[in-house]
Amino acid sequence: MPFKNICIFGAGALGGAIAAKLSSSLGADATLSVVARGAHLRAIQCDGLRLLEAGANAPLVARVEATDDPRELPKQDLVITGLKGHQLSAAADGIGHLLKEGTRVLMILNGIPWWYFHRDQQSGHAELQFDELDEGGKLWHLIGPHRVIGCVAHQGAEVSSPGEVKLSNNGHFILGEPSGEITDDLRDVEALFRRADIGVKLSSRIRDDIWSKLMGNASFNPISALTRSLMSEMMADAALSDQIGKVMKEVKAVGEALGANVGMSVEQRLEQAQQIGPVRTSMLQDLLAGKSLEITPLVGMVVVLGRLAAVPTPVSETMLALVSRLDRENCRADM
Ligand SMILES: NC(=O)C1=CN([C@@H]2O[C@H](COP(=O)(O)OP(=O)(O)OC[C@H]3O[C@@H](n4cnc5c(N)ncnc54)[C@H](OP(=O)(O)O)[C@@H]3O)[C@@H](O)[C@H]2O)C=CC1
Ligand SMILES: CC(C)(CO)C(=O)C(=O)O
Repeated sequence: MPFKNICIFGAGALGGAIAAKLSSSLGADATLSVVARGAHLRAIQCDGLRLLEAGANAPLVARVEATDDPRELPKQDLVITGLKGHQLSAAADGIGHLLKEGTRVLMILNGIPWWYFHRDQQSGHAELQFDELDEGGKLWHLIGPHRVIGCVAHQGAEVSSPGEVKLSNNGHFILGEPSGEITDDLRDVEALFRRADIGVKLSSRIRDDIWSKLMGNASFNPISALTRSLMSEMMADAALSDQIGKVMKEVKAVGEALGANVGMSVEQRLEQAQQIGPVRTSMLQDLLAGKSLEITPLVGMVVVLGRLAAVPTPVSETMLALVSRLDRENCRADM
C-alpha cells in the first residue's frame, strides 16, 4: 500500500532535504510532518524549511508541520529517520509513538546500523545485537528490526543556518531490506523519492553498500575532525590520504570476513573521494557546532567487528582513541 502519512524524525541535513523535496510532490491525500528541535525547529515553524540545492540560487521553501513532540502526531505509514546513529536510542520512545501495525522505518545512517545482523545470511551471526549501538536493546524492542528499511546516503548536506539546509551535490540514496528482498514497500519508497526528484537506487545486498560507504566514513570522518580539514584538503595531503587508504583496507577486510562483497577497491574508493570536493564531513560539521560526534557506528564498530571476525584493525583503533579523546574535549569545552 503506498505510504500516505509520512514523518521525518530528525529533519537535519539529510532528513531536512528529504522533507523539503517530498513536501512539494505529495498529493492532497498524503501528509508530511517533521520532528526537529531547538532553533532549527523554531525557524521551520516560523519561516518554513528552506532547501538550497547544489548550484541553485534561490531556496525551495517548504511549509511543513513541525514539532519536537512526536506524541502530537498521528500514527504514520512511513517514518524516515535523519538522526545520527548515537542519537537514535534517546529518540526510540518518540519514534515508538508514531508506529502502528505495518509502519516502515527508513533509517538514513552512516556506518554499521543497530539492525545490521537482522536476517543476515552472510556472516553466520544472524540476529546478533550490540549494546554499543542500541543500549539495552531499546531500538530492537520499541521499533523492531522487522520495520527497518536500510539506507546508505551518497548525498552531502549541511544545516547552513536554522531552518536552512544546503546540498553539496546531486547525490542519491541506496535503499534495501535487511532480508535482501525487493519488496512492494521498497518500490513504493522508490516511487515516492522519484516523484520528489530525490536520487534513489534499490539494492538486494544493502550490507555490501554499507561497507563500501563505510570505507570512506571510517576514514574521512575522524581524520577530517582531527585535522579540521575539508574532503578536498585531506585528499590533497599525501600523508593523510595514505592513512585514509590504510583504514579503508581494514574496513574492507572486516566487511569481507563477515561475508560482504565489498566490490570497490581501496584505489577506486580513494578515486571516488577525489570527486567530492571542498565538503565538510558530517563529523567535522558536528565538531565545529560543539556537538557530540557519531563515533561508534563509524569507527568503533570497525574495531568491534574486526575482533568478532578476527581481523586486525590497528589503524582504526588509533583513530578511535584519538577521535574519542577529541569528542570528550569538545563536549567539555561546551559545558
Ligand atoms: N550530512 C551529510 O552530508 C551526510 C550524513 N550522512 C549520515 O546521515 C545520518 C544523518 O546525518 P545528518 O543529516 O548529517 O544529521 P544532522 O545532525 O544534520 O541531523 C540530525 C537532526 O536530528 C535532530 N535531532 C536529534 N535528536 C532529536 C530528537 N530526539 N528530537 C528531535 N530532533 C532530534 C538534530 O538536532 P540537534 O542538531 O539539536 O542535535 C539534527 O537537527 C548520519 O548517520 C550521517 O552520518 C550520510 C551521508 C552524508
Ligand atoms: C564524507 C561524506 C560527505 C560523503 O558523502 C559523508 O558521508 C559524511 O559527511 O558523513
